[in-house]
Amino acid sequence: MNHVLQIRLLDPRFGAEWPLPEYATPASAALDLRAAIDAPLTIPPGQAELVPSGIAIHLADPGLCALVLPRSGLGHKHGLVLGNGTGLIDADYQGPLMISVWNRGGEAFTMAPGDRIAQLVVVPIVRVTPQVVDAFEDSARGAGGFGHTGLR
Ligand SMILES: O=c1ccn([C@H]2C[C@H](O)[C@@H](COP(=O)(O)OP(=O)(O)OP(=O)(O)O)O2)c(=O)[nH]1
Ligand SMILES: [Mg+2]
Repeated sequence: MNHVLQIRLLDPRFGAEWPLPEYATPASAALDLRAAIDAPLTIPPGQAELVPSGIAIHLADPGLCALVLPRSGLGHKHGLVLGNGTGLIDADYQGPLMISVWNRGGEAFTMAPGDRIAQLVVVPIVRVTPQVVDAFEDSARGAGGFGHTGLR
């Protein structure tokens, strides 16, 4: 599936010093997000910083949202994940796309301007109409959860 995504470049370095937001490979699921910062930024262990991505997006279609996810290498090797777990970008959001960068690792991490620090994946959404009921029709699982099917 391919959609057009409207992007505003809020940082003039896009298209000059940095490539326009793009997929790293032809079948990549996510666009890499860059740190649109003016100087190197060091995040001490345990700290989080709100880092501008330098872009704004407007998905417009209520059947879509975008998720900000960690990059695997940074998350696994350097403990650089997201302070909000996963960033959710609503289809009607038009403001600057921000990245909450959390250093959950044991050492300070320094990012340079333009570094690719997170990734953005656009996913389909099912919006629901809540309907209050007194009871549910029986299901195979019922209320069982949190490991009730066992380990093996
Ligand atoms: O990592 C993120 C997460 C969110 N947002 C923007 C887009 C999103 O549409 C908006 C609101 O996000 P969310 O609904 O998750 O936050 P909230 O705390 O509920 O804020 P609000 O009251 O504005 O909905 O903030 C970002 O730029 N980066
Ligand atoms: Mg909200």
